Amino acid sequence: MSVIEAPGSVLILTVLLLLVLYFLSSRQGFHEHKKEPPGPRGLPLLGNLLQLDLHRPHNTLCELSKKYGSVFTVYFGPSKVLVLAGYKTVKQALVNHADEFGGRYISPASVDLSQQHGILFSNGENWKEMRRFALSNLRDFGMGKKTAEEKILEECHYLIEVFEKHKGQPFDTTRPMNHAASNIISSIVYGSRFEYSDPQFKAMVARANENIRIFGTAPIQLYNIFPWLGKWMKTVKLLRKNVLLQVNVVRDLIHQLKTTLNPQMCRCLIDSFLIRKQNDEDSCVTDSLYHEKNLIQVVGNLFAAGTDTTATTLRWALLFMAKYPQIQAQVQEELSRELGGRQVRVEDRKKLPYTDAIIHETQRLASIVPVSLPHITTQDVILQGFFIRKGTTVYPLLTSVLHDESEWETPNTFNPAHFIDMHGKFVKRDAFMPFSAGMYGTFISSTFQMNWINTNINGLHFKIVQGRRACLGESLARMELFLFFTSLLQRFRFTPPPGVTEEELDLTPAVGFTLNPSPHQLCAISHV
Ligand code: HEM
Repeated sequence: MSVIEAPGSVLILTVLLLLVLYFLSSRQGFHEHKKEPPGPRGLPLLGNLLQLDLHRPHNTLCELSKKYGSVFTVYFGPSKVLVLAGYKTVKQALVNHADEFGGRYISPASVDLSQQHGILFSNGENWKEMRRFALSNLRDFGMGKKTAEEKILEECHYLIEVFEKHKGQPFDTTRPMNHAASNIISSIVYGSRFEYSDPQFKAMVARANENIRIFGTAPIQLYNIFPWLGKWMKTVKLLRKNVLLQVNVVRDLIHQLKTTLNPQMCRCLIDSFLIRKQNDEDSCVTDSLYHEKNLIQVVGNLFAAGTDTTATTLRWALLFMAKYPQIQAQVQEELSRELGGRQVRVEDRKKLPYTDAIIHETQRLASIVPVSLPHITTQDVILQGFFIRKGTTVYPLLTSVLHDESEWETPNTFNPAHFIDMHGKFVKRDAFMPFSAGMYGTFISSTFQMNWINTNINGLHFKIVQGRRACLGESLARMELFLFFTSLLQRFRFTPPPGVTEEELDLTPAVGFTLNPSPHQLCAISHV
C-alpha cells in the first residue's frame, strides 16, 4: 500500500516524530549554554515510566537520588519532573527560593478534585486570598489557642469511650481515629462536632480518606500522565463520584448554616466566608473570590487535609507503641511521674520531653507525606548551578529529608534519641520537616511577606517565616497529636492481638498518597 493511500499512518508517524523531537528538545543537548540537572535517560513517550514503581514512586526516587544526586530530573511519560532530595536541597529550594518554588503543580486528578478553587490545588491570587482567609479563621476559631485545646480534650473523651467499648479485645483503630481528628477541623469549619454514629459524617470521612488513598495509586499516576485514558479508568470514575457526593453534602451543610446566619455572631469559618461574600455583593465587587465554588473547596480541603494526616500519624504512633513495649512503658512512666493521672494540657509538653520525642520520631520515621504535594516553578531559577525553567513540576522528596543519612544517626529505625540530648532534654532538629518547609526550617526572609506569621506555642510567642506552601494546619496538628497521644497513653496500654508477637507487627506502609500503616488490629488495655 502506498503512503498516499494511508493518510492515517502518515499522520501518526508525523505526530510521533514531532513528539520525539519535542522530547529531545526538552533535554540537555538543546540548552548547552545552561546546565540542566542530570537524570536517567528515558524512552520517547514513556520517559522513565518502566523504571518507576508507580505505587510507591518515592522509593524509586530515593534510589535514583543515590546515583544522580540531590537535584535531578525524571520523566513521568513525556512530563519532566524535577526531584529535590535531602535536607539541604529541599530547604534551599523551598525556603531560600520560596517564591520561585512556591507554585502548585495542577495535575488532571487535582482538577477533578477541586477545579483549581480552594487552597491545596490553586495558584495566584485565588490561592493567596483563600490561604490568608483560612489561616486567619483557623486562628480566630481556635488554632494555637485555648479554644482548640478545649475542643481536642473534649474529643479525647469521646475517643476513649470508643476504645473502652472494645474491652481490651483487638480492633482496627482507623475509623475512631479518623472520626476524632475530623471532628476537630469540623468544629472549626462547621461550628460543631458530629456524632461518630452519624451516617452522613461517616460517609464524608470515608470518602475523603478513599480519595486520598486512590490519589497515590498507579492508575491515578497514569491518568495524570495520559489524561485521555481517564474515561476508561474505574479509579478515575470512583474519584469523580466521591467528589460529586462530597460537594453535594458540603453544599447542604453550608445551606443549613446559611438559614441561621447572624452576621453579629460568627460561629465558624463558613459563617465568616458567607459574611464576607455578602459584604462583597453589597459593595458590588464584581471579581470577588468569595464565591460558592471557593467556599466548597476551602471546606473540602481543610476537612480532607486535616483528617487523614493527623489520624494516620496517631495510628502509626500507637502501632510503634505496641511494637516497642519498653518505649511505651517509658512514655507512661513519664506521664504518670509528671502528671500523676490528671488531665494533660498543652503547656505540659515542656515537662514531657520523652513523650514529645516519641511523637516527633513517629512523624519522622512514618514520613506520611513522602513527596509532599508537587510544586511548580513560578519563574526560571538556578539551583546548585542547575538551570530550572519556569513551569517545571517539582517533587520535594520529604521522605529523603526525614531519612537523610547525613542528618539522622539511625535514619531507618525508631529511635527517640534523635530528639533527646544527653541530659534528657528535648532537642529540635532542623531536618524535621513532615509539614514541608515549615516552622522547623531555618528561616531566611522571603520577599513574600505573608509568610510571616505570629504564633503561640506553649504560651510563648514566636514570629516565624514559613516556606511559601508549608502546611497551613501545622500548629493545630501538633496540638492534636500531643493531646490525643498523651490522653490515650495515660489511659491504655497498646499491645498486638493475642497470638501476634511484637516482631510480627508489620511496619510496611499501605499504598496511597499518604502512607498509612498496613491494615492491623491492636488491643487497648485500660490501666486506669
Ligand atoms: C500530622 C498532620 C499533618 C501533616 C503531616 C501535614 C503535612 C502537609 C504537607 C507535607 C503539605 C504540603 C506542603 C507543600 O506543598 O510543600 C501540607 C499542606 C497543607 N496542609 Fe497539612 N499536614 C497535616 C495536618 C494538617 C491539618 C490539621 C490541616 C488543616 C487545618 C492541614 C491543612 C493543609 C493545607 C490547607 C495545605 C495546603 C497548603 C497550600 O497549598 O498552601 N494540614 N500539609
